[in-house]
Amino acid sequence: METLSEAYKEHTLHLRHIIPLDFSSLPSLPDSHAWSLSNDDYNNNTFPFNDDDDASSSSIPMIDLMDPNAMHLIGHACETWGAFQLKNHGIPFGLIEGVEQEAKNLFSLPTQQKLKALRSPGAATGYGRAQISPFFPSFMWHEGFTIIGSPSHHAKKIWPTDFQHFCDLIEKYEKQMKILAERLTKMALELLEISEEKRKWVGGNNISGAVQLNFYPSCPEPKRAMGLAPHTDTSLFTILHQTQTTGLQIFKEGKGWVPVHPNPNTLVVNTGDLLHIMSNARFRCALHRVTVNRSRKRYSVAYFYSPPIDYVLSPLNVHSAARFRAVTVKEYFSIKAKKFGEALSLIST
Ligand SMILES: C=C1C[C@]23C[C@@]1(O)CC[C@H]2[C@@]12CCC[C@@](C)(C(=O)O1)[C@H]2[C@@H]3C(=O)O
Ligand SMILES: O=C(O)CCC(=O)C(=O)O
Ligand SMILES: [Fe+2]
Repeated sequence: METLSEAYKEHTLHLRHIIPLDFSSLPSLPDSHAWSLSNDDYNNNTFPFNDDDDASSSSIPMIDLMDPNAMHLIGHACETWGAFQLKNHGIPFGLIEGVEQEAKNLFSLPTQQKLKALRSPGAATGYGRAQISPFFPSFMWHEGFTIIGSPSHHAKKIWPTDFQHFCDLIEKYEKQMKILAERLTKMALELLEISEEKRKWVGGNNISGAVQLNFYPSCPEPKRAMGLAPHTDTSLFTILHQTQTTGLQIFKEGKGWVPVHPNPNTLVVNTGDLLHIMSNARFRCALHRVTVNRSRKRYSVAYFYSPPIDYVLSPLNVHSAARFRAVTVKEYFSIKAKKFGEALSLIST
């Protein structure tokens, strides 16, 4: 079965954009990882001031999935923010805690052991920097581990005799996340009045899913560093578990970078480019980034949910002219991998 990995095959990254820095015991910020207002113009004069986050500023809506009105609240959140926090989501707390612990174990391994699972150039899965690294002038204060389908290939390289526990937990997590993503997708497609025919794939076995474990080490100069640079996700929906450490911010016109404060038992959901395309731009795709902290490490686990790789995305069933040409999921992922921020405009009509 073709997976998202196919879309990255013709997009070979240089090793410097794959191998992360060894962050352990760095007394100061290397120049290669320094971000300043002069070398980036995507910060809108609100460069990462994580320690000064204003807790009183409004943030993305909190939605209870048990609320009878959940579908409409989700629709409104997708239209206004492209993101919301979700409680009573049905994912067992123990499972989330287990995956968080696996991420902590993985990233605390010695560098040489993590490098055994290094992502290959032209591949999507394994250990390394974020795929978006080449599009920015400085490196990010981040390590990632990407999983598409079974994690066993890479897990066996790291833990030759002891990989089973990690694989079992991740596979359980993927299954549960898929179910939750399907619930959200059904609601979104209903709001968009997408035809039965075009909804048939939801609940099937060949959807495109990926899990990303993220690690943001503590940083000697957090105000000059960037955890994850501003980006929109390529997915339909991304479901994120973040540890109890601030860092995630969402960009909102008129407000700037708005922090998403961690809440226990709550997942963060954001809409990605694919839902933006499918909804003919009615639903936003949230621009977000991650800042880092001086003394606290931060971890997150993202689940990216997208239709099958050969599904044709076309803003049908809309009452206004289509703003995007029809593209397959695979084609769009491949455009995004090569052109990043220009991808949406490249398919605009
Ligand atoms: C499904 C995917 C989304 C992602 C690319 C990927 O194939 C696997 C890694 C994902 C990730 C995680 C960190 C941020 C991001 C922008 C990146 O560089 O890699 C996303 C990608 C994405 O949404 O395009
Ligand atoms: O770590 C976070 O809070 C966000 C991670 C993220 O944006 C991603 O994995 O795409
Ligand atoms: Fe993201």
